[in-house]
Amino acid sequence: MSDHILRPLKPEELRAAATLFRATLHVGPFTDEEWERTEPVIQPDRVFGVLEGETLIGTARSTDTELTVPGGARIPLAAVTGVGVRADRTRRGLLTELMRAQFEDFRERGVVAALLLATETGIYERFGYGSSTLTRSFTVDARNARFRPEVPAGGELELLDADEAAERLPGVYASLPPRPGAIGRAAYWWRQWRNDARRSDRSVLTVLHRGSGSGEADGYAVYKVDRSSGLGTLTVLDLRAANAGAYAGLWRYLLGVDLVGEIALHYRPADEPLPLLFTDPRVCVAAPMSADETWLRLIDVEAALTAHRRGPATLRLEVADPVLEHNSGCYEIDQDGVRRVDGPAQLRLGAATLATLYQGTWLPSVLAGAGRIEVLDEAGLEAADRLFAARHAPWCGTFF
Ligand SMILES: CC(=O)SCCNC(=O)CCNC(=O)[C@H](O)C(C)(C)COP(=O)(O)OP(=O)(O)OC[C@H]1O[C@@H](n2cnc3c(N)ncnc32)[C@H](O)[C@@H]1OP(=O)(O)O
Repeated sequence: MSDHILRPLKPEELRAAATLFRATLHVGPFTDEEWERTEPVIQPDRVFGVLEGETLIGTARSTDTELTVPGGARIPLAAVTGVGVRADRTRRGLLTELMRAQFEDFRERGVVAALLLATETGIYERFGYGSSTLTRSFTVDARNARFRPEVPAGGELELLDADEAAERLPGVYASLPPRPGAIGRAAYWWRQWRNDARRSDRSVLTVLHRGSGSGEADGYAVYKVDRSSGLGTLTVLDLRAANAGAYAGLWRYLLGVDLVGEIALHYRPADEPLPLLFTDPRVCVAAPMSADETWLRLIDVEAALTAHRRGPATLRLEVADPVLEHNSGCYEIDQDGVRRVDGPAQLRLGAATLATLYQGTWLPSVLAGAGRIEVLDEAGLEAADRLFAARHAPWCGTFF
């Protein structure tokens, strides 16, 4: 390709990078007012650019955060976004260079994994990202939903506007019990949240739940209601609950909101327990599962496997990772830890497939059934199922 350089961008170049990214998504440039709001949501030292002379032709950025992995440990994570190459410079290897530069930077800084939401599913697997979590959408018939008698009553509720919510939700979110697939929401993310909530043409409301015993905030729902006439649709934008009381209390509130005929919720976990609250589970209609939510890249396979909950099983797993060669090799995994060994391997797989099974969305035996894992010893597949089976469907639920 023609002369170009790839380097971290300076603070004064961030607007050009964010503008280029928008253009690759067919969105026009920022007004000054929009940029004033957008600049604080970008972590300035995590933006790469490709320049031809003075002109930016490609970019990718990330935010430092954490990923909760099965077992509850949190690993250092780069949340990757803002990836774009100018339309007249695509398919010349610029994304490939940007991905490699990011990986090198992540590795140097001890980042264990990278995560992204893909615009198209065909882009990232070649770089070792694997589809890692799934989501589902639901619709609830608000007029006919009746709670089962054993569903908890819930605690106290408090309605917050966008500014109050932006102050209080970060603490509540951070205090929630660990859920595999969840990411930390950095200050940058909450600034974007406040921008979006304020800009929304419908008023975005937040209801906070407090446990009846402790009085501590233990859950919240963020929602908006669209109603032109008659009964409207309440859309749940975010809902998190630390326990069954908070979950039920929030749903009792949402189903009690006046002038609402239907409740819609999107990008929810595959094991959302909502239908289980109702005497007639058919009042809650689930849409088909999404093909993907997040894509995961294990930058340091040994550290990632070590952080993962390990059950009473022993497995020797051979990983092939041509993009990040330091990960290639055979790992012995058991309750005591993870070691590099010479073999013989029981299972063989690529880095993207390892990322796909890592959080537990798919069992190794299911991936093997699809030809994604080479089985050299059947006992290894049983051990892998025991090691990687998930208690909860992993779920991110955070748009970034
Ligand atoms: C996390 C996020 O930010 S998601 C947002 C991603 N950005 C967008 O969707 C914006 C619009 N698209 C773009 O800006 C660009 O087309 C990009 C960033 C997707 C790809 O950039 P390019 O510089 O063209 O990619 P590059 O030339 O390095 O391609 C590498 C390989 O990926 C393939 N590839 C690139 N884009 C796509 C795609 N959209 N679908 C399938 N394959 C693709 C190329 O064909 C190439 O394959 P090869 O190695 O077999 O030859």
